[in-house]
Amino acid sequence: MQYENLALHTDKYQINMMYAHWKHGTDQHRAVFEAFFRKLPFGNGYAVFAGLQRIVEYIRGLQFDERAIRYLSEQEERYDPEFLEALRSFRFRGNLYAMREGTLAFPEEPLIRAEGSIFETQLIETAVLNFMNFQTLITTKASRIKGVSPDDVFFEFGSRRAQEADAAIWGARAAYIAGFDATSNLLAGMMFGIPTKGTHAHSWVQDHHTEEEAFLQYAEALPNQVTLLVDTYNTLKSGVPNAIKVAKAMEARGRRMSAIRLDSGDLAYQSIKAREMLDRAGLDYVKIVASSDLDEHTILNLKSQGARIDLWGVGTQLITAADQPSLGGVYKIVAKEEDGALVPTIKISGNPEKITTPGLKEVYRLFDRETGKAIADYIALQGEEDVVRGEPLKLFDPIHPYLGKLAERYDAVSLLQPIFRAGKQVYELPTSEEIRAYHQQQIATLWPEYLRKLNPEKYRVNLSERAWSLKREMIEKYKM
Ligand SMILES: Nc1ncnc2c1ncn2[C@@H]1O[C@H](COP(=O)(O)OP(=O)(O)OP(=O)(O)O)[C@@H](O)[C@H]1O
Ligand SMILES: O=P(O)(O)OC[C@H]1O[C@H](OP(=O)(O)OP(=O)(O)O)[C@H](O)[C@@H]1O
Ligand SMILES: O=C(O)c1cccnc1
Repeated sequence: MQYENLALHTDKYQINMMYAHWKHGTDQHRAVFEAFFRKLPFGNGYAVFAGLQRIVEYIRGLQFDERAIRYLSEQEERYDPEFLEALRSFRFRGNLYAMREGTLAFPEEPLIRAEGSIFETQLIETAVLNFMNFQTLITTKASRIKGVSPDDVFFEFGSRRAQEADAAIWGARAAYIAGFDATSNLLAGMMFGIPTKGTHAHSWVQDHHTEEEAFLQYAEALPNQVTLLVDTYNTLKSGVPNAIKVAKAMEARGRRMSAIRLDSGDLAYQSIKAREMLDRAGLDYVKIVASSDLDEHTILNLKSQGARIDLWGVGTQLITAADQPSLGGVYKIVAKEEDGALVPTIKISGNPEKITTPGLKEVYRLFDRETGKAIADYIALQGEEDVVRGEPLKLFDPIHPYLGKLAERYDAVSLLQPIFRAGKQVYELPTSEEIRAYHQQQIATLWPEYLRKLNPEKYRVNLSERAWSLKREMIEKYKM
């Protein structure tokens, strides 16, 4: 069953709340929501915001078609037909602000802000979080993996093990924007302009009388891109010697073999031995690819063992974010309309981490003027001018006030970009290549202590004094 319209890609409770608002005539009241996450995934020092392209495409196409309307009319809620008529003419006419994809993001700061009628801002919650949570998670994982060895080449090989097709395709894009060099998924390659790479499977070797014959036939058919999988029978006794024979035969015809691929066993030992064998045969240009359930830990470990691997094929662990399957991003209302004006709103919780931060906020990244490195992220209420003017700022952590710091010679960059204004797209989506380059620049703005894989330093995200005062006053007001 092929059906592309995503209007019903929402939780039923959104439609129920929209309906109740419509019944009470409050559906056009204004509201502001922010999307953020509370905890960094994988123990990493930063996350990488992604998902915006899909969100933009979703919002642009957001329209209830006949089939969706008919389906809604059959629900046990028995929605009033006039409500369904209102849905028929529904279009997103609000404002949307978001970080650029590839931006480094930290807990508790808004990555997206949606402003508009409660009707439209409520509807988009599910899809926005769905796209943001998955893509940010995989992009973060990929950035973390690439960060282990930024000069090596990384291929994304995860499609076959991904949680279905969308995850494979958008996951391949996530890997690329985070710094991977290519994907094996051709559809992702075509859709997003990502370079594609492919070697061959064990089946190719098994499907021939001998390994040597398999290698020769492959090299003959695809002479420009020969990477031979050498572990089907015995890597060092048969796979590598056969690959060397074929490489020599190719040389005789003026061709060069690209690489061999190791896919099982002790990858450190085998890559060291294979490198020696290749070099001894005068094949120092033949590279070594490794795959086999790799992640940042195994890659780091292999490097520390002196593995001679140049290219890494990473699948399952990346595409499924195996060690943490969800980002846990949330979408919370921060302001609502009361008597014609927008007023801040708060959610109180017994768990202090779950108390929301009220009011419309901007996020600024403060960069040290001398070093160009990021000092902190500063969350201010909309309209606060001191940060925009570059005035000295008292950075303080309300939970640990003794960790105060004065920011003086900084440049403040506002991280939330206008994407839609009054329903009109005002942001031109960058190419995958541009996002990838931008992400590398972002990485260069963090000191190494935030980038390390194990126990990274916590990056400072602070509220302005006004944002903090508003929060404190509202907590007081609702205190039982
Ligand atoms: N030298 C090494 N140090 C640490 N981890 C390694 C080393 N060599 C391989 N590994 C990792 O160990 C795991 C080996 O997995 P496993 O034993 O299940 O399969 P395999 O050797 O690849 O064989 P097969 O795929 O045929 O089952 C993989 O995650 C691989 O990346
Ligand atoms: O291990 P991952 O990180 O998920 O990387 C992708 C894996 O997919 C392939 O194996 P598979 O056994 O599916 O096919 P094959 O017959 O080509 O080895 C490939 O050989 C890798 O081992
Ligand atoms: O091209 C490859 O080597 C490849 C592609 C997908 C999965 N595993 C390996």
